[in-house]
Amino acid sequence: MFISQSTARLPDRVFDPECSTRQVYDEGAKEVALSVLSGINSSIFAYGQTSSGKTYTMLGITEHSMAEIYAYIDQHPDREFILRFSAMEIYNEAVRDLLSSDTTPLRLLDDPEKGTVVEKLTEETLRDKGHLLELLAVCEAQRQIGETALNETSSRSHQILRLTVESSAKQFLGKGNSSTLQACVNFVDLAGSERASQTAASGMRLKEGSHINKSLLTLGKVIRQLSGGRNGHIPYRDSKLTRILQSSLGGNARTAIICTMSPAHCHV
Ligand SMILES: Nc1ncnc2c1ncn2[C@@H]1O[C@H](COP(=O)(O)OP(=O)(O)OP(=O)(O)O)[C@@H](O)[C@H]1O
Repeated sequence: MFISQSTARLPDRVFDPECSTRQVYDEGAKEVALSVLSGINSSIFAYGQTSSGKTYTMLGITEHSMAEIYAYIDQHPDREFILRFSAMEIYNEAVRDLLSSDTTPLRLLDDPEKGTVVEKLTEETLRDKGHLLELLAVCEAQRQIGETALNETSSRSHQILRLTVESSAKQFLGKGNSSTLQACVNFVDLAGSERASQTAASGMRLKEGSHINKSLLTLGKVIRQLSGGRNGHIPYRDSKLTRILQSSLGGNARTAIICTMSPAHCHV
């Protein structure tokens, strides 16, 4: 497993197959995930071939992050925290709400203050850790339904789990003070990377292949441009994935990319 942290400026790391997800989290994702508590947006991606462990790793990273966010909240009784959770899937450049049984594709709107907004996306205010686990189960069930209908969508779609954390100092609550911090962390399970290269290599014009390509290629371009510190046009608007994640990729946002690698001969 290989981790690249573009904006945190920590060294890249390679983890061998014996490493636990906890170790990957501690050394590669923790700082990025917990920056949400300081009001800094962040994204953690899992990228790699189908069955190389993206979903497994992201689930562990999400659970470790949530446990530490709740531990932080317990240690800071002087602040009031509100946690909101939403989940979406991007398949063939169509965005679907994973907390709703309605499969109608959602539209993206440009809000002058908030940037790109996913219209009508369900956002649940979390009561506690147990509530989050219930919502993760709902997402998984919604993904399974899509999978039955569309055959193997999990390896062909991008999943974004988004946690928004808002906090205010209790002593200033209701006094119009600007001590409120708000940011979100995105846990992103990308479509299988070989889907893009295989479809591109064989010159297939399948809608699905070209859409996965478009999102993954655009993400690659955006990250390369941002991490190279180059000025100029950043093509966020070229895919739904990068439009939705724009505010968590650019500016002072922090990013970690976890590349899961399969030892299978065909992937060498
Ligand atoms: N680090 C690990 N330790 C133990 N089992 C693992 C690990 N990583 C993955 N697995 C197991 O390997 C299988 C494939 O993993 P996973 O579903 O996470 O792959 P994926 O890359 O998300 O695949 P897809 O692209 O199809 O969604 C699963 O059964 C998972 O439980």
